[in-house]
Amino acid sequence: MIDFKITRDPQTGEEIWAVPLRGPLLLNHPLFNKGTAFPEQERRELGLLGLLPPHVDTLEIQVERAYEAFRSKPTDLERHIYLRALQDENEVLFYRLIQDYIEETMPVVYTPTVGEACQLFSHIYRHPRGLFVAYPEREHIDELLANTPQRHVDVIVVTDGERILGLGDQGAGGMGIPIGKLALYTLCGGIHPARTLPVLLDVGTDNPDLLNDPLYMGWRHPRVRGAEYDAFVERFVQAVMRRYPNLLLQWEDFAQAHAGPLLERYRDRLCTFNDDIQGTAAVATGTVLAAVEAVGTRLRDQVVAVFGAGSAGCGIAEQLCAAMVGEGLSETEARSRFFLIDRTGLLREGFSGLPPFQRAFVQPSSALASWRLDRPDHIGLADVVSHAKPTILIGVSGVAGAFTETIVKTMADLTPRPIILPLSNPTSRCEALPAQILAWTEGRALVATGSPFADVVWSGRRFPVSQCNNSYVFPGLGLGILAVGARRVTQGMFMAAARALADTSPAPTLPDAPLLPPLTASRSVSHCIALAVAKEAIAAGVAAPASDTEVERLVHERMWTPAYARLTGC
Ligand SMILES: NC(=O)C1=CN([C@@H]2O[C@H](COP(=O)(O)OP(=O)(O)OC[C@H]3O[C@@H](n4cnc5c(N)ncnc54)[C@H](O)[C@@H]3O)[C@@H](O)[C@H]2O)C=CC1
Ligand SMILES: CC(=O)C(=O)O
Ligand SMILES: [Mg+2]
Repeated sequence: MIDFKITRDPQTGEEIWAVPLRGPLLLNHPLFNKGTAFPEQERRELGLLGLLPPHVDTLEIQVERAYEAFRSKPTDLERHIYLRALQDENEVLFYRLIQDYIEETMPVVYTPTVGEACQLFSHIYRHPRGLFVAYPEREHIDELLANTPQRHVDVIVVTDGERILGLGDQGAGGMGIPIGKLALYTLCGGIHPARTLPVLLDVGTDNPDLLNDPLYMGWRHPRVRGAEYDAFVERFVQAVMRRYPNLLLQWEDFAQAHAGPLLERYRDRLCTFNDDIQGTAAVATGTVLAAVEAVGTRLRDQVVAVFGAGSAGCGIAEQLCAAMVGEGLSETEARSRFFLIDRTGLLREGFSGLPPFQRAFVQPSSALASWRLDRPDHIGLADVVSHAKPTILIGVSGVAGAFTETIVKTMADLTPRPIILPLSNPTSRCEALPAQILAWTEGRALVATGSPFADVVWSGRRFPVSQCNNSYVFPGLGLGILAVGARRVTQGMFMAAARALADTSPAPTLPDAPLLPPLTASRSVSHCIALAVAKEAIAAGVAAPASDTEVERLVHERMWTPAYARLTGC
């Protein structure tokens, strides 16, 4: 662990970091390294003379050079490898580059390319980043945490790699996801990169390809499950709480069997949330609120079909349902407007063995009595679309192509402005391509996707396609929580985040505008969400009281900007 002291120049206010490293060790530290931008004075004082070419670059020139190198790579995977290497070499330059070129770089740092990077993790591995907590080390988790380079950590994103995007079990390769998510915490939410820690809980893998791969770097063992798994996670959480009592812990890409139960177990014990359940629900709710306003209707009048009744699907349905109740429907009325379809078809009365989070959305038999069905034992999406006449269709199944031409055209025949959100990631798992949806609906659909897509041109009209991804929410949510030191993450914060996001949408005021602001606005969107979340935390009594002006100051001060600080020895 390397400790350094931050002071400010009393005249200019510039940050001065007193660092305990010199020479090659300093150049090898990604947080302190400025590469060719080390000024003359620092080169002299910190033992760098001769170790760098003599010319002193500005950060802007370094960005230009790095961008040239990024562009020269032949594939997105190569570009991902390049950016990861840059992140491990010089974090200020990495963040400034991805901030300046966010539309080009975010899909490479994050979905879709991060999916491929997880699948090939053991083949493209270059440099350590993050903490691997492997099951055989379960007695020593405190020691593992003490080995990390950071003394202070504000945010951990943790996965066990079992449900990486829609790609299934990636074992230790799942580490790519916490690394990518935390990069977005910094890029979009301004969380200081030195205060983030990606964690992979390595409980083995059931992916035979990984177990048979001689290069696989994870623990070669079938997944530990049941009581042993729970006890291991409990040890991890306790160790984290001992070392970082004020930390925000984000659960990411756990399989359905663990995602909900872990959230229930820990949500009242520390400041924690599950991004796939709650972050996704907030971004989907914000997007839907913007869409219904754009078409001049109310949320309470919608009928919602959700394809894939898992962590994300049920989380989204719960939050949309709560928002409908907020618009005056009773809970029973609101729930009757949701049709959730999973592998066994529509969730409905009479299904036995459903987990409680799905049971909350079963449709009563009476509601389906008039439906004419080819296979009454399996009510599929096509049946739901033609009988329930949904106005909103959301895909979180990981099943590519599930929104077929027939399904989308039927929906469009029954509703003038269908809202269609194929949210599965990465791109290869998307339920329908935006170009298909817009062609099948003759430009009437409002579309947003989980992974990024280029604008669609249909019949001479240009339709920008928003990325409805939890990355719009968690950076701002985290920023708001950290700014006011919230002790818990409440449901109210996700509603506040959703409404703040909807308020930033250009769609209600501009025809054919995207449902969400462009990625270039990510920092300002996160700022708006952070303010709303921080105020909600105070209102809910999980953060100390502060005036709105004070909250604005706290949020502003928390937002780190990639720029070099002045370095001195110590
Ligand atoms: N856009 C975004 O921000 C987010 C997108 N996602 C994506 O959503 C997908 C699902 O994620 P989770 O809900 O966490 O996974 P999950 O495994 O909890 O849920 C997926 C559900 O889809 C169901 N399913 C699979 N095949 C099906 C079929 N043929 N017909 C009907 N249902 C089927 C599964 O049984 C399961 O219940 C993933 O692709 C993930 O990348 C997840 C979180 C955020
Ligand atoms: C975006 C995200 O969290 C997922 O696809 O799992
Ligand atoms: Mg996820």
